[in-house]
Amino acid sequence: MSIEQYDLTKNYIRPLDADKHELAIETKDLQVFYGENHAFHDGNLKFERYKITSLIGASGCGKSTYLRSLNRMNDGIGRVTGQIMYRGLDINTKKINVYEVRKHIGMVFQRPNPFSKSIRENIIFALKEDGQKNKKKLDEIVEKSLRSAALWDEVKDDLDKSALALSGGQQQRLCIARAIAMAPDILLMDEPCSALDPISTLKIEETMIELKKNYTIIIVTHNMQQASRVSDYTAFFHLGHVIEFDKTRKVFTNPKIQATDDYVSGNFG
Ligand SMILES: Nc1ncnc2c1ncn2[C@@H]1O[C@H](COP(=O)(O)OP(=O)(O)OP(=O)(O)O)[C@@H](O)[C@H]1O
Repeated sequence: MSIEQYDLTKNYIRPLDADKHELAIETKDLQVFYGENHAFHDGNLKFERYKITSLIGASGCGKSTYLRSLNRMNDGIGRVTGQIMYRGLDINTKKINVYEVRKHIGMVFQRPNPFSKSIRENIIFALKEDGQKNKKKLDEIVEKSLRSAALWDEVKDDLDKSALALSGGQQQRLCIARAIAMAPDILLMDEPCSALDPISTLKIEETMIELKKNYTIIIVTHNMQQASRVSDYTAFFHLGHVIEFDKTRKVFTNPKIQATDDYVSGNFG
């Protein structure tokens, strides 16, 4: 089997022998500044392929800041220094095509944000902008993406209906499908269930567990049960630092740092 290596500076694809042990993404000395505010200090983190990693910690400790840096969503908002290594390239450099980065490292936001278009158009809009015109291919992508996001069975007869008519949980799964349609290999999720009821939340969690067969997922969550249910690894953020990063079971049952223990067991604040 081979995976494809994309040269994000140019947009052409060159094949690479698959190496399952290759990291999905790694940050080295990543720091983020918003003006004078040094919001994130020391991001030396490694994310394994096909795993789910939760970023947890109290409000304002830098989780979203870190997450958004990974696909350059902080460009123009904050100053990000250090390296973001993705498929052998440092993608935190000026020569990198940010649009290409975001195709490979997709994002799902806190609130479902479908476009005011049909379900089908939500999935194919960016692909068409990207030059994909083949209707058969687009139809295939619509079905495949919706199936991957566990939404196909619920919407297959309503693809031309407005996405805004879907429930919040369905809208969020549509946003996941929209991200998947671009064929990323990493999905960043910033509190994707915070606006959803418990049943929709469980559905998204089941979807994530299915998705990790093919994608690497990094999720910010305030929901400790969610982090322990879905993630393989957990990073604990504290005052702009990552002070513990380990297997989820270890972080939740036997953390090394007292502040982590206090946070995961609810003894803080
Ligand atoms: N767009 C921005 N402009 C200026 N400062 C920002 C911006 N976004 C975040 N910050 C600041 O960066 C710090 C980290 O915020 P961030 O949103 O990353 O934390 P968080 O851990 O994700 O919080 P929460 O859990 O509440 O979402 C805070 O001091 C915040 O005020």
